Amino acid sequence: MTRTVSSTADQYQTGIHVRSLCKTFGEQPVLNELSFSVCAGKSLSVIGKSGCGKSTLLSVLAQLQEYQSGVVEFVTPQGKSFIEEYGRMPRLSYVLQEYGLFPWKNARENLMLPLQIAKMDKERIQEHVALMLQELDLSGLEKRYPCELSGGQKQRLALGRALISKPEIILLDEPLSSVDAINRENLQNLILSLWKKYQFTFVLVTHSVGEAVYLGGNILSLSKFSSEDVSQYTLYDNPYFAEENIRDKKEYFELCKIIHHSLQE
Ligand SMILES: Nc1ncnc2c1ncn2[C@@H]1O[C@H](COP(=O)(O)OP(=O)(O)OP(=O)(O)O)[C@@H](O)[C@H]1O
Repeated sequence: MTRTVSSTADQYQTGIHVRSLCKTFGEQPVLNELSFSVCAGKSLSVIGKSGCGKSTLLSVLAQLQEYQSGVVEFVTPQGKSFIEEYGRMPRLSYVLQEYGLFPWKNARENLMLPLQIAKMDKERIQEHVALMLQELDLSGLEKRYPCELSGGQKQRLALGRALISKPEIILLDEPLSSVDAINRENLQNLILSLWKKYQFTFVLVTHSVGEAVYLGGNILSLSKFSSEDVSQYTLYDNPYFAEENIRDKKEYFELCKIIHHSLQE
């Protein structure tokens, strides 16, 4: 039997606009004159060498870090300020590299937490949690603590916890880095199927060019800030987003090669 649980009534889509963003830690510039947009309901992959500022960018988008100059704004599909239009910040979830699960709470309790914080009534919480466990293929494991779950199961749980409050934006910081190749492919497909269902806007940090191309509507290739007068990033349109069975297409291979090349510079 397929059960449906309606999304919260005040859920809307939002895009992200970043213009001339500059962020330093003390004297050290990390992000310099970054400009890009993610349209409402679309995705962006961020790729780049270790230390170039990918996680810093996510934490700026999540409003967890201050920045020195530039603009970060959330916009409705009609191009209006989300905050002015709806009188609130977009709901945003952030999935950290190391899952960010609470070790003292079991799978069910980890999933319940965002809904308890949102003061949802108990019956609806049970419904949402049951549905999410089913979608994550974790039914039967709800009483297990994170240390009793495999890497892939923990990652699915972390994704579910990020999604259960129906955020408008999800920020994913290398969410699949610690799982094996088969689990990784399954999780990539899980992200896409949840995205198709819930239509959130997402930004994904990854070290894998193939993953960046599979999961990013656009791709931002970031390099370390250098004092020479060169741009720190390149943006690519990606016609191969969410396309399966393209790995032997010449054009796909060319795009991957170009991105690889940009990472070496
Ligand atoms: N809180 C902080 N205080 C000072 N410097 C920081 C802080 N956080 C990050 N940095 C520095 O900013 C730079 C960018 O770090 P960041 O974590 O964003 O890189 P990254 O691209 O995500 O790296 P990785 O791929 O290894 O996770 C690094 O040089 C890092 O040392």
